[in-house]
Amino acid sequence: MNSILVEKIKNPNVSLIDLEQLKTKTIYIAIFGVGNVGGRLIDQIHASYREILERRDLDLKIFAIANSSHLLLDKEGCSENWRDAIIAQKVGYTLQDVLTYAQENEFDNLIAIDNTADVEFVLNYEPLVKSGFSLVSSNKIGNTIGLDFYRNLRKTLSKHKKEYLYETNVGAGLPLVDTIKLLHLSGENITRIKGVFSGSLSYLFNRFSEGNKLFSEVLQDAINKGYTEPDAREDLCGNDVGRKLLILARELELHNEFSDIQIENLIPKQLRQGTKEDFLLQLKDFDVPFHLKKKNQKKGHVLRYIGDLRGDLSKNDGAILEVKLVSVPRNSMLGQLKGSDSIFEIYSESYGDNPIVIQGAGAGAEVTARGVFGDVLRLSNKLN
Ligand SMILES: NC(=O)C1=CN([C@@H]2O[C@H](COP(=O)(O)OP(=O)(O)OC[C@H]3O[C@@H](n4cnc5c(N)ncnc54)[C@H](OP(=O)(O)O)[C@@H]3O)[C@@H](O)[C@H]2O)C=CC1
Ligand SMILES: N[C@@H](CC=O)C(=O)O
Repeated sequence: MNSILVEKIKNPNVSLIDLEQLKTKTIYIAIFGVGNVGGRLIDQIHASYREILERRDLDLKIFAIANSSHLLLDKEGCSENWRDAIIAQKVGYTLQDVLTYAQENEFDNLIAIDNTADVEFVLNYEPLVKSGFSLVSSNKIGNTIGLDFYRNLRKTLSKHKKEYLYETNVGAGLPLVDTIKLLHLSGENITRIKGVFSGSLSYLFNRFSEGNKLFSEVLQDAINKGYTEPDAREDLCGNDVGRKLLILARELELHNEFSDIQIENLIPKQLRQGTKEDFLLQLKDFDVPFHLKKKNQKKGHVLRYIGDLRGDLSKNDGAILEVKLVSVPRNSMLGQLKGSDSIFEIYSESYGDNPIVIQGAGAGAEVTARGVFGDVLRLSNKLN
């Protein structure tokens, strides 16, 4: 119960109630990962803080900010100076430090946000939920490791009456996951989802197909713009698009594992091993093979890297998941894509041959952070 109310019940004659404060709901947020997306998210929350407080009576307090080595805690909410403040913290922390801090300060309305790309970090989801946190994630790993993890997490969420939102897992800030979820829940039979799922590879092939720039130059540009995964090989080997396909398949309650996806890996064999740093020094190895792929197309065609979920989607194990490079007419829907736009064509029984099309920026820190922020607000509205 609100502490002011408790005080009022104990001392009914004392006028303690601040009506403004009673109206306000405080949300306690812990943000893990402060790179491109996480950093922008914190800035966006700070920029909108006052307006959200005044117009929606929500007090968004970021009480914890963490990267892989430093943790910043502040029960009043970390300030706009957080970038300097976090590096001034001692190196090394554990998740328990965050859980203990939240517990000792009796925070409720807790949200933990995973803006890492870390495989290990998702192991924190269960302990977070058991300690009262709802989850928001731009990290796709939690939804794309084994089905056992996927199902157990949902059981734990349901047992503890917590939620997990991850709209940015597919299509960055585009309203894709929620649309698919609602169509499916309402009984609409989705028969195929196809398109350019990767914002970074969209940017890469849109620019490479049109201009005279070398593949390696455009790739470096996409990396510099923050469109790629922290390790760009995750995009180029097809894993990132594969994960997005799998996330959508699982929204349709299909029982697929990552190993079911047929993926065309775009990375030349000699660049597949070694460190990320080695890889970044050898981007020129992409130039000849991709020059040939571009040159050997039919006239008026362009390259696009697509994801395709099709088959008998009414059966748990009936789906075909495919990720591949294709050459399409420049004047087709896929061929006309610009910038870092993704495009998703959603085919279903009611919509027949005219799919629902969702298109827009599919990568970038600004739009992704905005999508994560949207999930935070959605959750905040549901919390007490
Ligand atoms: N960029 C985009 O357009 C989109 C990105 N996403 C997803 O957003 C996520 C973040 O991407 P992006 O911001 O570009 O990545 P960055 O590499 O810029 O940032 C990653 C952050 O995660 C931190 N981190 C890594 N491991 C841990 C850990 N175990 N605990 C706490 N923090 C950790 C890193 O800290 P440190 O610096 O100490 O290593 C860094 O602050 C990814 O999962 C990506 O797939 C989703 C949609 C679009
Ligand atoms: N690397 C991803 C970023 C968002 O998920 C992409 O290129 O789409």
